[in-house]
Amino acid sequence: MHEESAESESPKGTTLNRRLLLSAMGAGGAGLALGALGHSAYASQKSQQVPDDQVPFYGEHQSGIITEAQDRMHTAAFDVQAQSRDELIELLQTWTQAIAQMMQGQPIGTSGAVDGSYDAPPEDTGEALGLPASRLTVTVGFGRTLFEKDGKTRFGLDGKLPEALIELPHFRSDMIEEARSNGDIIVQACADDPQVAVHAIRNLARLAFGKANVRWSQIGFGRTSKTSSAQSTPRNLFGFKDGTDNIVAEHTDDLNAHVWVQKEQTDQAWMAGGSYMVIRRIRMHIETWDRATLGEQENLVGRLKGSGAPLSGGEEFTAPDFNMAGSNGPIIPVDSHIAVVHPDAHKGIRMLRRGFNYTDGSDGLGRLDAGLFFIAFVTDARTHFVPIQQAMSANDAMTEYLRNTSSGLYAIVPGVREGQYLGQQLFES
Ligand SMILES: C=CC1=C(C)c2cc3[nH]c(cc4nc(cc5[nH]c(cc1n2)c(C)c5CCC(=O)O)C(CCC(=O)O)=C4C)c(C)c3C=C
Ligand SMILES: [Fe+2]
Repeated sequence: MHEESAESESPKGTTLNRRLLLSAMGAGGAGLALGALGHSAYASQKSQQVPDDQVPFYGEHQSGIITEAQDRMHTAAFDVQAQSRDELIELLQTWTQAIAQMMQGQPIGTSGAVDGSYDAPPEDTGEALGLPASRLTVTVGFGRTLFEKDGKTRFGLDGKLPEALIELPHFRSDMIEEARSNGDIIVQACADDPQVAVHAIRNLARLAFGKANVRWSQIGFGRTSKTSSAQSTPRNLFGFKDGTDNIVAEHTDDLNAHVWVQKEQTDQAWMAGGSYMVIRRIRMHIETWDRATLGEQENLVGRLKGSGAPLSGGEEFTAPDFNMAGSNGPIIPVDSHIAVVHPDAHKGIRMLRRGFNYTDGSDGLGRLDAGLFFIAFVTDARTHFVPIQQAMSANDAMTEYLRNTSSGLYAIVPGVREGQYLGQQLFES
């Protein structure tokens, strides 16, 4: 809860005095390392039950991956201007502190938005005052360019670049805009309230002033996946259910096989417990799509538009039968989206999709700039994304209605324990 008073009610009913908590964090506020920032206050908070509107920050994995997909997203990629390793670490420590506060529904810093000096800019920008934590999650990862740029290693990270953190190749039909692709650091904020997600990115960008700049950012307004069996399947802007056959939080074996990087699987021990995040901003030519008949649309996807059931029959969660004959070849066309990307066509490879619908105004020709901000978390994009995207670009009839406009791959660092900062495993390995 963002409180306008200094008192906030803990879930167990004990009153946390925010002024005491903030003063325990020291005069340097959010800019200091966590070690100096009142661990005991956070330790006691963590041992309390987390309210329904909060997602725990600390853990083996970062939040925002298997967290039940929220409906609102603001993602930003940053390029680091800081020259020294210490400055970069300080930024990550500052961010860690601020993220932990915001995920608890607290304003950032020691004096928040309204409790500081009348003669200084407030530490927190204030637009989330009075709003609940709204299940905010903030997920942080590193792009390849954090490790090396223009042929030079950066921040003393020689030998730390994971083999799997490749530059994604060009795919047929890509029209990638470099200015909204890649970046040194990715920060994804998801929440139930758009203002809470935007507040998180804005305040992290502000804390980064002088050390890192926003390279690009994207707002998403509606989830296009489900990440728990309890969630309903949402719809994408083609009007189809999206996320039916996704990996969900309850699928522990699939998560270990396809999402979480395993110790024995990586050349970089610091990535164990992390994941790789693929981002593709995919513009959808919705005006053209809207002129396709229902039958054409269903043949392009391979599923019924209403129920989401495969064209081979059954209901939404019935497994598709790609061998069932139709009047003219298989009833699920071989060039339909699900026939091309299904795990059966890719040695059983799966991914955890966690994308969002977006609209960014119109393009001046009367067409909406709208689409899918595709996000997938995988153990290795070389095996879990590139071949599937290649197959899609080459064989998927739906791609005629799509244009890939941005692309990025990021190493999502493992989760942190209290007292640690995001990315510490990398800098201390
Ligand atoms: C390279 C990976 C994928 C991209 C890029 C992608 C883009 C994309 N997808 C849809 C719509 C749907 N996708 C669906 C399923 C689905 N998509 C992928 C992969 C990519 N999609 C996978 C692996 C799957 C699961 C396939 C399966 O196991 O059957 C569906 C069906 C419903 C579902 O299972 O989620 C739809 C609809 C769009 C519109 C799009 C680009 C804009
Ligand atoms: Fe898809």
